[in-house]
Amino acid sequence: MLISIVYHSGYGHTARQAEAVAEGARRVAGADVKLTSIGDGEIPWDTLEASDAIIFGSPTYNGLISAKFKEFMEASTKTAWFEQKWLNKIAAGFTNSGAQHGDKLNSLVSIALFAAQHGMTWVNLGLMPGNSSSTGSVNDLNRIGSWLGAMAQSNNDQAPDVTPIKSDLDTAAHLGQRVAEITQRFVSGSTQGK
Ligand SMILES: Cc1cc2nc3c(=O)[nH]c(=O)nc-3n(C[C@H](O)[C@H](O)[C@H](O)COP(=O)(O)O)c2cc1C
Repeated sequence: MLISIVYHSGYGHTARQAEAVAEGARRVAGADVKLTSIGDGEIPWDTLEASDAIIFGSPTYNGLISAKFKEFMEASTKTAWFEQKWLNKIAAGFTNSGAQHGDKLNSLVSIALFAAQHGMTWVNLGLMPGNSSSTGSVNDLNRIGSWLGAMAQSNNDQAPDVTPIKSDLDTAAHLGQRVAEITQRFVSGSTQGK
């Protein structure tokens, strides 16, 4: 089972989140996980076509996905969308921003729509919101309280080795593991077709 993670990170914070997603996916036996950083060389379109799942990640810039991630989306129109090469593959998404909220839901919605346009099968985060009761804290899994995908928040004045915090990285790892587990079911259950 091949799981690709395609992400952009201008300053390294979303890259930490992407690595955590990969770490979570690798917990599942049989998962071959490939990380692609947009902007570091050519996009491996053949690897994406061969993947059973693609997890997309972008920082939130100006309340939406980054321009580099949008460039990737547009490039995929010719290389994958036109022939529906990603039809029925599993998809999921993650995003990271400087503000606690930062309008980052808009980034996940854009990624989910993009996956839908490719005919992909969206996997959500599958976690109850953390930090939402009197006994909650920022150390809770899903402390930001997303359903659509994994969210992280990185303090604007700190380097990626410090921020996003562990609970956000654990939330990202949860998404990676969940995608790998669902992909495994999907792949082993399929008998024909894409
Ligand atoms: C051009 C630009 C626009 C940004 N816009 C937002 C925003 O709309 N909301 C927000 O919360 N943070 C915003 N930020 C902060 C980034 O989301 C934050 O620094 C994030 O950790 C960057 O991830 P990266 O290191 O992977 O690039 C912006 C940063 C940049 C550079």
